[in-house]
Amino acid sequence: MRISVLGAGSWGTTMAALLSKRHDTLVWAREPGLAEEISDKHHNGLFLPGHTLPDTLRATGDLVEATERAQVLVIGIPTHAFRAVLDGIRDHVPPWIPVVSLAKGLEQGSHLRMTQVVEQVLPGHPPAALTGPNLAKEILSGKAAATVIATENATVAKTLQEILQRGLLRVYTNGDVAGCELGGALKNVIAIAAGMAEGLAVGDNTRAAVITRGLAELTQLGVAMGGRAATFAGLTGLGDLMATCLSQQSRNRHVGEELGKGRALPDILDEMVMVAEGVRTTQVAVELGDRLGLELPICRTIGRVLDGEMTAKEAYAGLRNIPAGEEAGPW
Ligand SMILES: NC(=O)C1=CN([C@@H]2O[C@H](COP(=O)(O)OP(=O)(O)OC[C@H]3O[C@@H](n4cnc5c(N)ncnc54)[C@H](O)[C@@H]3O)[C@@H](O)[C@H]2O)C=CC1
Ligand SMILES: O=C(CO)COP(=O)(O)O
Repeated sequence: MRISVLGAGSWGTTMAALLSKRHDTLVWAREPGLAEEISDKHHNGLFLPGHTLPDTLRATGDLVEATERAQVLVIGIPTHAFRAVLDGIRDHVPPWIPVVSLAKGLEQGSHLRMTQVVEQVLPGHPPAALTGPNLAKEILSGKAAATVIATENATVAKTLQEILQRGLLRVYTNGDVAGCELGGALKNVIAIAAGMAEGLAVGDNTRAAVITRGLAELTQLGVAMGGRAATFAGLTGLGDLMATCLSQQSRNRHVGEELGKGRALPDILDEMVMVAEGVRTTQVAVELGDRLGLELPICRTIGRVLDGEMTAKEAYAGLRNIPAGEEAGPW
């Protein structure tokens, strides 16, 4: 099987490395010199310093070359650039091949999920999302993980499951594409909140409360947008929420932790090479809450901190003032 992965960031490179052990895999790297570094030196010093990549993985700096050869196209581009990259390849994608999104976020402005962007830009190509508790560096280090391939067509799901499955990567299928993508996108907002708890040293009880009420909030919004409630209790919801909120490796949690220490968002983002999708997704979540008439207290509070309207300390003090009510979640 010829697989092309567009985007040689930490997750695109990791998936490409895994796939290259069983399939003829080519990864597209945008950064000058990175394709040569991956192909010849088996390193990606920019996004995965200290990790050795398999000799089987090849990279190119030519986007069209990577696209035209593919039998499966995997998109490892963050949401802010996802549509632009698809626009650039639309005339070169071989007919009918599946297009798998690795991205976790929602498009600003349109509020669309990435498989919906695929449907718009590349109609006729079965869209799928690979999502779950999958911190790239752990997977690249050979640690076991479970993930989900979400796509509506059961035959495509089975085929992609077979292609992606490896000994240490357990791939489940799920037909609730909206639920799976929304869980992956919205957990990043809650991870910023959980990171703030760490930075503020408010304690593990508070952190657990915010993560749990965060799950209720993302489930409420996700169900209002067409996801199934049960999906948010699975790998792509609760599972990914746990991985992202608890791991020192999470970029979103890192942003929250630094905000909790009192640092300014532009300074935090300036020193990061990698993307923290939750920063943009928070704004989309708040806009969706307005449109759907949902309270979403955690998302809105995080939005105010990111906008500089309040400090993380004020945010946590404010969350205490929200009336507690009955616990029953939206499920
Ligand atoms: N790193 C991880 O552990 C995981 C990441 N994800 C998701 O995968 C997506 C990609 O994340 P990472 O690989 O971690 O990001 P990264 O920050 O490591 O790499 C970003 C990639 O996107 C490319 N890119 C950035 N701006 C671009 C533009 N304007 N035009 C074209 N390409 C551009 C970069 O060249 C690079 O290849 C995100 O949506 C992230 O939430 C999902 C699961 C795990
Ligand atoms: O999605 C992820 C783990 O499943 C990666 O999270 P971060 O983008 O916060 O690093």
